[in-house]
Amino acid sequence: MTTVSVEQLPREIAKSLLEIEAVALRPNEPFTWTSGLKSPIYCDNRLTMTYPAIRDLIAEGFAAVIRERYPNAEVIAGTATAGIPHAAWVAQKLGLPMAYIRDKAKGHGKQNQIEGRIEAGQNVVVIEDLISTGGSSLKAAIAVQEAGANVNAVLAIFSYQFAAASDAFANAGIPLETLSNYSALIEVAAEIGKVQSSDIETLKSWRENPQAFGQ
Ligand SMILES: O=P(O)(O)OC[C@H]1O[C@H](OP(=O)(O)OP(=O)(O)O)[C@H](O)[C@@H]1O
Ligand SMILES: O=C(O)c1cc(=O)[nH]c(=O)[nH]1
Repeated sequence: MTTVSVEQLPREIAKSLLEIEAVALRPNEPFTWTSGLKSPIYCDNRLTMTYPAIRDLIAEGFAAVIRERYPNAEVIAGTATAGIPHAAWVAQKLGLPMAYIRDKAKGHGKQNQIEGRIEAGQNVVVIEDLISTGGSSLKAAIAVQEAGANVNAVLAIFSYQFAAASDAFANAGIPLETLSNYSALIEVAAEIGKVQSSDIETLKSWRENPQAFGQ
């Protein structure tokens, strides 16, 4: 088991993401995000699955937040697809039931959007890998509410810290917490020299006005 200091996690996880090259930069050939936004950066948290020590650090971080702030959680639900493995590891650590939430209901079989069992009235913590606009995880959380359950919080590994995402969660009345974030990533990247200083400047100015990127 990994011992975690929750205060240190933003930097520790950011460092891990940089070390395993989960963070890719392509200022000249922008990535298209799920929201349609174009971006010079892509953070592939799926790669954390490959590294037992890193995925355990993440799972311990989530478990610590849940034990401390959401001790009445009864189900851990992952967002499809990248949130699913992390939800499974956290649920295992906490000895809680696990479920996952598809981005939409299946078109065949039982036509479920939620797989696994979430009962009306249960307290659910939703686990996501990454928050950009927050659209995917908010949609998943609302699906859980529509099933009659309470969403205690959405927890994610990483956030780009866009005001639009925090506003959307605040408007929905759903707490959003993340283990690491863009500020920590940029800080650590500059310190350990993993990203060139010219790229750090690009990343800072992109973050000021992402909509204008590449135009
Ligand atoms: O905050 P948002 O703007 O919604 O963006 C973040 C979402 O985008 C990615 O998922 P993707 O759609 O690539 O699917 P995947 O999880 O199946 O890889 C990521 O895993 C988040 O779920
Ligand atoms: O918004 C997205 O689609 C997105 C951004 C990112 O950095 N990483 C990712 O997996 N998805």
